[in-house]
Amino acid sequence: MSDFEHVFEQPPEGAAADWTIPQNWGAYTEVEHETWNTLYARQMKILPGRACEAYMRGLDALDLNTGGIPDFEVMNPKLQALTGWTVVCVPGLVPDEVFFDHLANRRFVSGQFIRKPDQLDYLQEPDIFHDVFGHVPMLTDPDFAAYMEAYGKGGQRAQSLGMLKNLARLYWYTVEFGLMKEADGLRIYGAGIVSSATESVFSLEDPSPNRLGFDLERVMKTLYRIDDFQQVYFVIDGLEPLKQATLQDFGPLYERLKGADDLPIETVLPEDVVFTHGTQAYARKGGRFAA
Ligand SMILES: C[C@H](O)[C@H](O)[C@H]1CNc2nc(N)[nH]c(=O)c2N1
Ligand SMILES: N[C@@H](Cc1ccccc1)C(=O)O
Ligand SMILES: [Fe+2]
Repeated sequence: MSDFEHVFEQPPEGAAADWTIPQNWGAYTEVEHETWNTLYARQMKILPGRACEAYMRGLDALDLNTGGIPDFEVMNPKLQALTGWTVVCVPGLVPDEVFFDHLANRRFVSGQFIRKPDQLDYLQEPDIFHDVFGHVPMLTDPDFAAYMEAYGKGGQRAQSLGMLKNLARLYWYTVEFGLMKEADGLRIYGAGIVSSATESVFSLEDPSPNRLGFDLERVMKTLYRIDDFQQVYFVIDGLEPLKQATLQDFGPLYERLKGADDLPIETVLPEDVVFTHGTQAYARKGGRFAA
């Protein structure tokens, strides 16, 4: 059994064989639309000057602020025209192979539900605000769009080789919690950060976490936490360099990783490019559970 409410082992009642369900946009309540509006307005006070240029451009191109939860029938044609991606609804977390199959076909899966008004700040499961506001703007960028498709194909391969644990770390430290170096400084592109009011500030400005240059093999060895702010963020030089770094055949890399130890979250190696050597004060105080 899982602790999550929206996790299933087979497509639940009403879901198609590929696990998708209709968005049923007309059924969202006023309160649910208001939740989207509140979260959107809050992030717009925080993200200019913090989110990367590609994200801000994508958000603008998709016009996700027309009042309430976006209707996929309106959003998808715009996204598809830009990069060929579409967004489909699923009932919750889907099995890895289902997730990868959608990505490999340029379909991003989104939760259909939105968080309750008393969960505005923290939620463990991905809802439609995280999935759409967090992920979809980046999918308008051609390099990121290609990277995500390649990740889906790479996921299928990693699964067959028993290397998913390592590949999942790449997803975590890029797609979910990635930072990018731009001309004016560090910027956010990770969906887990950009959809969180508190982590948007913490990830860039707090002295606690390490901020290290992205290195593919290093990232794939690094443990991560799912229950609190990250203790390390990895900084890419841009989306094109990220795509280039992951084009290579991961076969030899996987062979090396099989014999390698995992790296604890706080580790800073002599060869790391260090943007911030964090104090780790936040984590040591007990993080979000601190008194
Ligand atoms: C690494 C792994 O593929 C990842 O955890 C997947 C699993 N299933 C998912 N299912 C949904 N709906 N959304 C997700 O982000 C994921 N992530
Ligand atoms: N190049 C990787 C696939 C991949 C691409 C991009 C991101 C993640 C994985 C492989 O050979 O397996
Ligand atoms: Fe996500």
